Amino acid sequence: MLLILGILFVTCCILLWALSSPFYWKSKGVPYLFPLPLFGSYLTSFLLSNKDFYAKLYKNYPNEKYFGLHFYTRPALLIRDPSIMKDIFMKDFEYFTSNGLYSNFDNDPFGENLLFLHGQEWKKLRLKLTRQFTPSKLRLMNDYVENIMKNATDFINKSIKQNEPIEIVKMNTNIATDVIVQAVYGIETDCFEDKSLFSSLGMKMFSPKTNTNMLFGTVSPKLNDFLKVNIFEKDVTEFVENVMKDVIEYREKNQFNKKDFLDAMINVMKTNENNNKNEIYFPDKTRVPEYTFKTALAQALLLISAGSESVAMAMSFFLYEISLNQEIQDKCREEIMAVVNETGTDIRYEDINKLTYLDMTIKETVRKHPLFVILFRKCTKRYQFRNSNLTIEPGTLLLAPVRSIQWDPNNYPDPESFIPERFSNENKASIDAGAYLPFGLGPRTCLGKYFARLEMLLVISRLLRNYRFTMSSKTEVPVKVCKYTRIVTPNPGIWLNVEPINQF
Ligand code: HEM
Repeated sequence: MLLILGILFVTCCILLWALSSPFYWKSKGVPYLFPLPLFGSYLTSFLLSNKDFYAKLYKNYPNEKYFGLHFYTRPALLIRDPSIMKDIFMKDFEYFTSNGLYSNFDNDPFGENLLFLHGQEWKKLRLKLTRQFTPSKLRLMNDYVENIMKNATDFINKSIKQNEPIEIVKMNTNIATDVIVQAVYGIETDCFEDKSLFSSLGMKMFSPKTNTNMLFGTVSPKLNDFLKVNIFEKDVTEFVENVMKDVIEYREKNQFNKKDFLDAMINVMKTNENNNKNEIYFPDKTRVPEYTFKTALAQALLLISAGSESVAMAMSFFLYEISLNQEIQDKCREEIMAVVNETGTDIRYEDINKLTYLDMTIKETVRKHPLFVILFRKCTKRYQFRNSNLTIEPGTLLLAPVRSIQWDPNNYPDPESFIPERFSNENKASIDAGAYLPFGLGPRTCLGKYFARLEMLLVISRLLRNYRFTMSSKTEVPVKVCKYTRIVTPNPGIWLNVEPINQF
């Protein structure tokens, strides 16, 4: 019996291997890593963190602009050359409107979110959501941050009294979650409260299980459909859904609205221009959206997940780096205090362009610690590479190894060092746009990047105005990160000493 099972298993593996076009890259004359059955080039990915795995992959074929591999069972091309990166992400975007992410929108309440759409369906929704990130909407951040930083300050002062280092990843997650919940739902939450139902939301959304579920959708959309995989755990989706229903009901009963994202989505639902048309598909075969409650829920889930952990991790790496580099911290603080002394208030939206050094330091933080180690694009139309005979077929995945590119000495001399001056006016021209990808690139670039930048400038300027951050006996250098999350997440955390300065 065991023998029969063994033979069956080996036969299945060989069959799957044969179906995965193992000689795809050979037939195209592209240097490539020979794929294993089922795992393709990814067998060692289970032993290493994402960042170490891709760093190792990147080192293959160091003199090539790209090389072929197998993303499990699918042929994929890893791009090393910044100028090809720009072709794919920007100039020839129409061939790569998908990022390969997928979850079935009939089964999964998260499936219809912007990140998982492509083609005309994506374009239409992206345009509607972009309107939520105009300067007049971003200005609301002044109020969000002011309220939320009161709770954060109370928390920090309490911890200082107890003479304990502060675990800043959790602290920043609380701040970022409170900000995004307020921007999406218009409700004030306090994640520093022990009983807050929102405080662990972001972490749950980016759990290792979410990562595995997303992997399923990218490797095999059909298997995802068959197994009816949902990206988030049921309790996460239900929680966000219930909050949303309650807020909508309250607003309808009390005839009131706020200028938040939820209000905008309610308007999109009410004024849906597709309601009376019979079109089901756009000419590129993507679906004409119906903009129902389900569409709004999927976007709320996306914004909350995208807007909490990412900003929290970026702020944590920032505080970690300036604790290691005290002279950079002093310089940031001097710049902040010059603006505060001039205006007599905390930094506001209107002041952020005066914080050039702080801005450069944030840019260097996400250069050295990009939160997404890898980005994908999926070829949606047969594509011929510029100045080359290479063509690829629809369905082929393109991999942008963000971290490796941002750590490549050919793109950034002395890449391990933390040097904000790389982004000064004099130096920034030497940075190739195709080699700076913390927020992605081109029409699909991060929708919330100005929101994130503003939030970080307002939060960090308040923190540095009032506190000095230093290494503690518990700070690990270098930071250890979780192996199994999609966003680079310090694990178990980052503990820093925090001392008050001048305000009390
Ligand atoms: C430091 C913080 C952040 C980082 C590093 C970051 C990074 C990214 C990256 C790398 C992408 C993929 C881009 C691509 O494929 O080219 C992305 C997409 C996206 N991000 Fe962010 N993000 C951050 C904060 C935010 C915030 C605060 C929001 C919302 C308020 C947000 C909303 C989105 C959305 C909606 C997309 C999908 C865009 C699309 O597919 O059209 N992000 N982000």
